[in-house]
Amino acid sequence: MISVATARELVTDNTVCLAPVTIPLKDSLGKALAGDIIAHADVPAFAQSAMDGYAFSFEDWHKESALKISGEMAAGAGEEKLVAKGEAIRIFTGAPVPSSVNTVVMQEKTRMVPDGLLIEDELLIRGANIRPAGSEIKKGELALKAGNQLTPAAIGFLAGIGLSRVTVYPDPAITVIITGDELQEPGEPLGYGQVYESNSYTLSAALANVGLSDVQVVQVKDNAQELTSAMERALKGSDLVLLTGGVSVGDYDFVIKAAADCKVQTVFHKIKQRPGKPLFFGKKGPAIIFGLPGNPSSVLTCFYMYVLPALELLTQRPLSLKTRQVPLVNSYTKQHALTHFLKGWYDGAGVRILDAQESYRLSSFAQANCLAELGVEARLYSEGEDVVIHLL
Ligand SMILES: Nc1nc2c(c(=O)[nH]1)N[C@H]1C(S)=C(S)[C@@H](COP(=O)(O)OP(=O)(O)OC[C@H]3O[C@@H](n4cnc5c(N)ncnc54)[C@H](O)[C@@H]3O)O[C@H]1N2
Ligand code: MOO
Repeated sequence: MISVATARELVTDNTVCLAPVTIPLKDSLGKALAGDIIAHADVPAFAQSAMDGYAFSFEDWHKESALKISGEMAAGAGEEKLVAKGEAIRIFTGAPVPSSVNTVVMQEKTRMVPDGLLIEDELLIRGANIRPAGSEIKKGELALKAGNQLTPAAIGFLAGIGLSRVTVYPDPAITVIITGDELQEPGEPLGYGQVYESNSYTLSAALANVGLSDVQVVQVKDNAQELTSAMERALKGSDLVLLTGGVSVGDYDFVIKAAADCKVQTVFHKIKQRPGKPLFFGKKGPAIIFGLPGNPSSVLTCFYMYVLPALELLTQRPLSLKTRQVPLVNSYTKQHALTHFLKGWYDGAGVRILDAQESYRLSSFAQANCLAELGVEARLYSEGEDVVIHLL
């Protein structure tokens, strides 16, 4: 069995980013840019009025004398107007500022008199209320760096500099294979020995939570042949395959055998941890595959601790849980020489280890806001002692 640290390293060393794709900008939310974006033109493309008001040449303005209004420029005006000496032009926000003027005054700071426009703005300076051409970004400048995640602001910014398509790391195609003869759909009556199938719900929700929806869920019986064909199909059509159950040593646990039959290269099987001790990780060609131990709490813990970091590498998005070192609010006796990931409640000061830590239960996970990581050593972890928590 390997340590948690080694397992983390092996996931990192064996996962590479997906091949970039060029997609419509409007479909790019949340994705990471696969290359630098360079502005191909000045933005704004012309000197632009920032206010509704009047444009004039600052040098021609004499405080006591009125300026004659000679025309108007609205946003979208397709033609430049010449403004003569001693004249002002009516102008609106977003309109191009003719090159014969250099200052805009807000209309609230002006007054109409019989011979024209009086400007009453003591603080007005040359160039006021004009957005110079290229003041957002100049042609040839770096707009966004490779790796930048496309937020609503980033998408708006790129549209504003004229882009309609971007090259990004795509969403991975994911197949979830649920194994187990005992599983029944929620909502249906339970027969003897049956349990409700919950792992596909947990995983679909955990994936949706990080914006991933290209997910196929397949359910197979505890049957070696059926599992092998499902795995083979999944490996062909997916970047990431997640299995739940069947990864331990029972007579009906076929994941390891199916992986071997599919010529999956085993990277590791079994980690010194609880929950999720029998976790399997392998790869075949560009696809990676996790065999998540079937217990519901093992599934979700392994998802957070190993699958999310793998997804981070595949997509180049910051998906891994954030960690923090905080003191324990209650003491905890750890009896096994395994790293423990314990459901906890972090109140901003310390972490309380919750009850119901068994891997078949999700009740405490459903209320937890973090997983506390307790080192491999079996001992009493005392109140006040610092531990690492992973924030959910
Ligand atoms: N002799 C040993 N037995 C077990 C060991 C061991 O080291 N030696 N390890 C135990 C540990 S730890 C774990 S974790 C489990 C992992 O077993 P599997 O991955 O083979 O999972 P299953 O046996 O198929 O299922 C375990 C448990 O989870 C329930 N389950 C499975 N799938 C679902 C689902 N989709 N939704 C809800 N519940 C599910 C299943 O009914 C079982 O109760 O092995 C231990 N055994
Ligand atoms: O390693 Mo298991 O997930 O504790 O029941």
